[in-house]
Amino acid sequence: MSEKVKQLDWMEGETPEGVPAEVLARFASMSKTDGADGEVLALCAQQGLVSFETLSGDSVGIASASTRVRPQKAPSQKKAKKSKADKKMEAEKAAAAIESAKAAALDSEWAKMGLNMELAAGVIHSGFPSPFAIQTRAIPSAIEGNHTLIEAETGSGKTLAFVLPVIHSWVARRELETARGVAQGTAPADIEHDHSMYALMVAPTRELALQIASVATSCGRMVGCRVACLVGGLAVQKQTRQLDHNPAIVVCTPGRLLQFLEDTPHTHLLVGMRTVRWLVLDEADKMLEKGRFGGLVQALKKMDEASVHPQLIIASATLSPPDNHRDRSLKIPQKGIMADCVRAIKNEYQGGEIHGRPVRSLMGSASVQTPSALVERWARCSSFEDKGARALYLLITREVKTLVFVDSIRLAKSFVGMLQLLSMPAWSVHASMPQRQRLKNMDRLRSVEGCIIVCTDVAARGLDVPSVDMVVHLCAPVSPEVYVHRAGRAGRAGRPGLSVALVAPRDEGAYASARALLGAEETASYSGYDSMPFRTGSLNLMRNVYAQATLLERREAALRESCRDISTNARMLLEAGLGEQEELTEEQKERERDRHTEVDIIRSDLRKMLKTDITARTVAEALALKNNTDASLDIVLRESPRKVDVARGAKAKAKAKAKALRRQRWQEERAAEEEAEMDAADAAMEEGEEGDAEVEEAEAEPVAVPAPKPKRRPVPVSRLNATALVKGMMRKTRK
Ligand SMILES: Nc1ncnc2c1ncn2[C@@H]1O[C@H](COP(=O)(O)OP(=O)(O)OP(=O)(O)O)[C@@H](O)[C@H]1O
Repeated sequence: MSEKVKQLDWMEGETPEGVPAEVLARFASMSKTDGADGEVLALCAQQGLVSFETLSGDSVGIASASTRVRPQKAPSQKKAKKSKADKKMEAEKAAAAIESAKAAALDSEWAKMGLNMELAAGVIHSGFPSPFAIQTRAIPSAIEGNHTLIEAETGSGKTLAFVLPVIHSWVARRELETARGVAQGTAPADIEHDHSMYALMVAPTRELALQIASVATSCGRMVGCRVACLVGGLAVQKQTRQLDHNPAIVVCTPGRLLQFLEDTPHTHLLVGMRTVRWLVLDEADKMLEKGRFGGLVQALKKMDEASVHPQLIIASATLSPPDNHRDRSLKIPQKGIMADCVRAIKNEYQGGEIHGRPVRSLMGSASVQTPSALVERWARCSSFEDKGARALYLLITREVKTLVFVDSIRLAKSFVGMLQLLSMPAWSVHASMPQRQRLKNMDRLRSVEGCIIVCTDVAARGLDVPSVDMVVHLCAPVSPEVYVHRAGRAGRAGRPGLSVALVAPRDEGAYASARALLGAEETASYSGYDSMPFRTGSLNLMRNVYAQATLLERREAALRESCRDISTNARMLLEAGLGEQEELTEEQKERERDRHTEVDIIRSDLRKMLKTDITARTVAEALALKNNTDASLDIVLRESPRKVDVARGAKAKAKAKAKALRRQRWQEERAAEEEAEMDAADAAMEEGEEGDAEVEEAEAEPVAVPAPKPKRRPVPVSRLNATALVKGMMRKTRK
């Protein structure tokens, strides 16, 4: 049984939660021998139907289905197994959907622009009925054989604009091979096809690469185009197996590409590098920045060495115009593909050619654009605290999916900690977290209502979650391009969205360049930085809440840190055989007690503040959105403030439970000890005078002759919970 069939069995038999019948049926209708079992998982993940977490190593993996983690099934929600008749009906439905997609393709815009008919059917079947504007312009250009530069606003559909011409061209080559074979009298089944790597697509971030791979997999399924995705943070072995299946398209991040080229010399990839026909650089302006992506440089060198001249597609929302900043970051290397790409971005090939292929630029005119459906607002703030309070105001007054951009991992952690203290559904995404956690949190953004993701700029480019309504720039972007990409996470594919930049005095320079890039006019009297309305009453409330919540978050973090320190010290002492010295000094105990008391006081203050002041009604009234005359703003500023509370959180609850349990155990132990002492005393009394004397003596001078401590059984260090020990000691001292 092939890996694919195993996967199929699993999916049909157990029906992973959240995966609709048509997806399963579509999978069932696919060839059982093409070995592309991971594709449906990628599709499901891309559509937010199945958690990335369930996809163990690689979400678009092809092989090793049997090693994948099975989706967690809550016992209560266990679904009944489908009957054969149900399965048959679903398969028929899926087949009918494919037929109707094929019928629709005949007369579709996709077919009119010259796209292969079967591919067009696959695209329609994947949920793209007709092309977006940039796709209408870019796809025919690339199909004609031009190197194509695609610049269009964020969320305008650039991914399909570069994926489809590549698949179309691959299908055309295969058809040509078939025609040649038939002409030579070979039976169609015996015709040898070229299985070398056909296209390399490189993207700067892992999530973006996974996304591109997912779109390519979904659209190319009907024509049998295989896709592999090589990204960091996920298992190399699985990705190696993907390569073993001879994918036509390899999507990767530069880091993992370099790892494959250097550490795991993989013949397929190395050979592919020498024969590849298409090279796609998504977010090219970032990818080509000098000194940024070594993997890409190495890969391009390999192509240069083999004198390969692939057709180029260079895409980004911010390719033009070249300004001082761009000139500094985009240095032209002496020669090779890298030099060609940079020159193309710098508009040096207007109307010219690269290795005999015309260059077609679809770059914007004078300025970069943000999506027309995106409402951009700016708010002048006096300090970072003011920014924090306004961010909180925005988050509390609108229960919408939001991305909050910050400039450091530390800030991401602390801000998200503060939001979690207020019981908000907030998580972070940054470079120092494990990849699986990153994907899990992105998954939450797709599935959790009103989810807030506090992120660094790793999430600024390319990430496509159409249901994101609001972007808050808590920290200023490092470059004008970053502002455009951040803001573009909302207002995608024509949906309304809101971007709010919080501008402290030191950020004004950064935002002025962003506005210049967008072609916004600045005058002495108007800088546009007060365009976001905030009600003073509510804002003042938020300032207090923010100050208190931030303080609480800091104190709790310090407490956690000190507990960790103490437990480490205790463990070290115990491991060194100095177990008896584990006691804290009086000074330490005092400090710990103070810290606990302080946290309790802040927490109760905050709770009171939230109870008395921030009720849903207060906020809604304060905003008075009904009177808002800005209709476009009204769409995203829903009158649905969040309910905030001081969270106890799951951890706190678990701790309290553990504490109660320890207390109960301790009481039981004490009772047992007392009982044992009483028994001993009774036994002594029965034995006679000696026993009485001992008891009397002990009662008369308790200080001089302390009762012997019951001997503790030594605990093996490996099983020792130092934190619990120290906490136990602290508790005793407090009493
Ligand atoms: N022809 C189409 N019909 C319907 N939806 C489409 C079409 N093309 C793209 N989309 C949808 O539009 C959204 C944005 O597409 P995509 O991610 O390709 O944008 P982008 O231009 O690459 O954005 P960014 O610059 O942020 O990377 C996606 O959700 C995608 O599914």
